[in-house]
Amino acid sequence: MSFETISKRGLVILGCGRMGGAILQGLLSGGLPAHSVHVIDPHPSDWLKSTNVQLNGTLPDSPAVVLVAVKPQMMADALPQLEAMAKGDTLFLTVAAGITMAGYERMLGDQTRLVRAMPNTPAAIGRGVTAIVGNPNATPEDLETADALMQGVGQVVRLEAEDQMDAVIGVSGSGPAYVFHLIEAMAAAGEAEGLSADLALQLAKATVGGAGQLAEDSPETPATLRENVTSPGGTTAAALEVLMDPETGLRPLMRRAVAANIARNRELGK
Ligand SMILES: NC(=O)C1=CN([C@@H]2O[C@H](COP(=O)(O)OP(=O)(O)OC[C@H]3O[C@@H](n4cnc5c(N)ncnc54)[C@H](O)[C@@H]3O)[C@@H](O)[C@H]2O)C=CC1
Ligand SMILES: O=C(O)[C@@H]1CCC=N1
Repeated sequence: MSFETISKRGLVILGCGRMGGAILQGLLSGGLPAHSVHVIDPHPSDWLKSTNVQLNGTLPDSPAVVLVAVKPQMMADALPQLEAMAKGDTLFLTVAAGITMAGYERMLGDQTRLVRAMPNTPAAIGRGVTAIVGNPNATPEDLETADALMQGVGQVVRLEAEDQMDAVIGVSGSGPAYVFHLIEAMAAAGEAEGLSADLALQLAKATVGGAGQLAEDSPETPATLRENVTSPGGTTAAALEVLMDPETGLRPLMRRAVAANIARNRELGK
């Protein structure tokens, strides 16, 4: 399905907060005409009001795509109003955590053409990474459409099975929050060692941003890049001894954090 078909038949966005807004921004700057977008959101942001999208108005009967971007807790209230569209020729593309294909099929009917997508907030600057997977009703063309829409905000990867989605949410969907916390923790350590708050934050942000870019761009593995910083017997080695402790280091801590994420995701799906 081309952008032309989407602009002709319309795109409905259910919930246009941080994530829906980031995706919409990517699509509008990619050339999707604003008048072809219909947003349902009881609390539209000022930015959303400043676009020329159709806000809380009449919806097309059979839009090309419905993008679902409400919180999982709102889903049961918000989604059933669109049930008729799921009986027709509309693709449902959802970015919500927690809710499984089976959950959507219970709300919309088991004929629904559905793609689950898990983006992350660097989408707001076109640097997101989104994993997608379709239900058995989703055609290869539907997956192409979802892929093309989500490429508006960064890279897209395809999953082999829905059960990989939990780990994706645990790693990349929520992952930016872990990285932001790493920035906070590095800055706090710098401050505790006598740097001003501003300087410590500038150093931490630039280090995480630069190292992230280097890890993405370099042909070397992260392990080699780490070793390149580490002189034998030097200062980095002393810090890594703490961070790489098999019992108390970052690896077991991250393992626990991702497991907690997945457990919560499964609770939300109930
Ligand atoms: N923020 C993130 O990092 C990511 C979020 N997601 C998923 O995106 C979805 C949205 O999350 P955010 O954008 O962060 O939340 P948000 O709170 O920024 O946006 C949700 C929007 O839904 C609107 N809304 C509330 N009730 C509604 C209703 N009955 N009908 C229509 N709209 C309604 C709210 O006014 C708000 O604008 C969630 O399901 C979340 O799991 C997925 C990946 C990453
Ligand atoms: O915290 C959440 O539930 C959502 C899902 C991925 C990122 N934020």
